[in-house]
Amino acid sequence: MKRALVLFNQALRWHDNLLLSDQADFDQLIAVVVLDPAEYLTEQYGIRRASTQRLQAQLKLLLDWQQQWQQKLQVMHLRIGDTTTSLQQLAQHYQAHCLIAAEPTAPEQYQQLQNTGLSLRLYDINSLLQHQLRPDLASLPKSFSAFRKQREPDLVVQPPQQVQLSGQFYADAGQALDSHSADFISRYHNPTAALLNEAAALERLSKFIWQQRAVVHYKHSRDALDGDWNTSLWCFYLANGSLSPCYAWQQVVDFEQQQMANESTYWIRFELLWREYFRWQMRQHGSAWFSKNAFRPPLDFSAPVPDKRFELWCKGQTGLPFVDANIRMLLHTGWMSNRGRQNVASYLIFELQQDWRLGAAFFEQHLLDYDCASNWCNWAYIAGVGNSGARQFNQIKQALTHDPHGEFVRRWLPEKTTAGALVHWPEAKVQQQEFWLPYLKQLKSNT
Ligand SMILES: Cc1cc2nc3c(=O)[nH]c(=O)nc-3n(C[C@H](O)[C@H](O)[C@H](O)COP(=O)(O)OP(=O)(O)OC[C@H]3O[C@@H](n4cnc5c(N)ncnc54)[C@H](O)[C@@H]3O)c2cc1C
Repeated sequence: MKRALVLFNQALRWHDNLLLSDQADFDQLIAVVVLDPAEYLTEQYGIRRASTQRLQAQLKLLLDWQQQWQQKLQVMHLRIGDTTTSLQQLAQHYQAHCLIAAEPTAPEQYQQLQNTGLSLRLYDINSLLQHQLRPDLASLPKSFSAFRKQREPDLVVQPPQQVQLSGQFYADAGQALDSHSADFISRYHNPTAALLNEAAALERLSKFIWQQRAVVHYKHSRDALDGDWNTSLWCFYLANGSLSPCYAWQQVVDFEQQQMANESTYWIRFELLWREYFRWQMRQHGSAWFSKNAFRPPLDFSAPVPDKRFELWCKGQTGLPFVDANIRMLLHTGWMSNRGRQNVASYLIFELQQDWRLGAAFFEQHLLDYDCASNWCNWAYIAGVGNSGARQFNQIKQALTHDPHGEFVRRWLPEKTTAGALVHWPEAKVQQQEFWLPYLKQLKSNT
């Protein structure tokens, strides 16, 4: 009997998922998902890798996925433990020699699969550029613009695959949950945690494109700091693999063909290309991204040393209201807008003079849409340590542009009661930057 394990991590969906398909060279397939506590409960640079909120959301998602399999009278093994060991144990139990999985971008996850010693069959189901569109890593353009210009002219994204659940899936039901996993679940399962599953993903996608037609104004609303329909919020589902990027892309193209195409419908695909660019950048340079200057030699993996200013930034207590409000929103909701992320990152790196990797680790902890490539490469991009020059933002100018009446700041910092834009005025403890001065003047004259 020839058996293979099929790992569904970051492949928690029934649409466009090649992992569900028949594998001609195997008799039986064993479905499994693993939650590795080391990816959540350990620390990097003294910062826990995941907040309880993120851990609980992931656990809830995996339990929901397991339940969906049960409803189809199928067994999905859920293992809580070291990824490599859990897969090795299961492979030994079923005498399986092959592991089928979604191709990861995070070097750590790739290593975990390799360390199993099983023969790997990886499907890149979470990239737009799959199969024949797969770029050659050695000749990958350095900048996003060059990458986009090279890819866009012939970019016909692979249409989503209609895959039937293979009849080869099998498992001995008694093996579905071990006692260690059961203990962990009873400790961390929170029924009120966010459920970021495929049903929620497809509903959000459909509403954003078809019902609300928010895709039509996306280019003009995407810089908003919050709001229900200003951005897609597909990030959660793309990050955990409950939404296929090819499917999302295709839905936008369908809308363009059936209803209307404008700069906004183009722009959301443009942003999906940013995600794509970072995925391939991460694969090209691997763990070198975690060095102080990213992959620029000499590599330096020594841990960054934070000071008090980092601690205050993490709590949303820097004294700069625009930064603090964005951080408080992240702590509360597990999400921050792209504009907010750019500003708080720039402030931490350039004004507070902290190592960019501390900020990346803090975002990893809190973002419910945490994605290794999108997070670490965006941080490096702002710090100017990857392929790019530094990108410093003027927080007061940005506050005036994106929160002109101070409503966002007052929403997240209820202790700030100053009316209008003057709420953006930095507290006395904040060192005022030369390049803020014209905008501070503007703040005063607005009142
Ligand atoms: C410092 C920093 C850290 C970030 N960390 C993450 C992260 O961990 N996970 C993550 O998914 N995104 C990350 N981003 C990118 C971006 O901020 C989020 O994808 C976006 O805010 C998510 O909201 P949305 O889905 O409504 O985005 P939308 O504006 O609706 O965009 C649609 C999709 O395009 C992709 N996208 C948009 N902007 C970017 C970008 N700059 N880089 C890569 N992909 C993009 C995302 O998949 C997003 O879901 C980060 C950006 C910065 C500046």
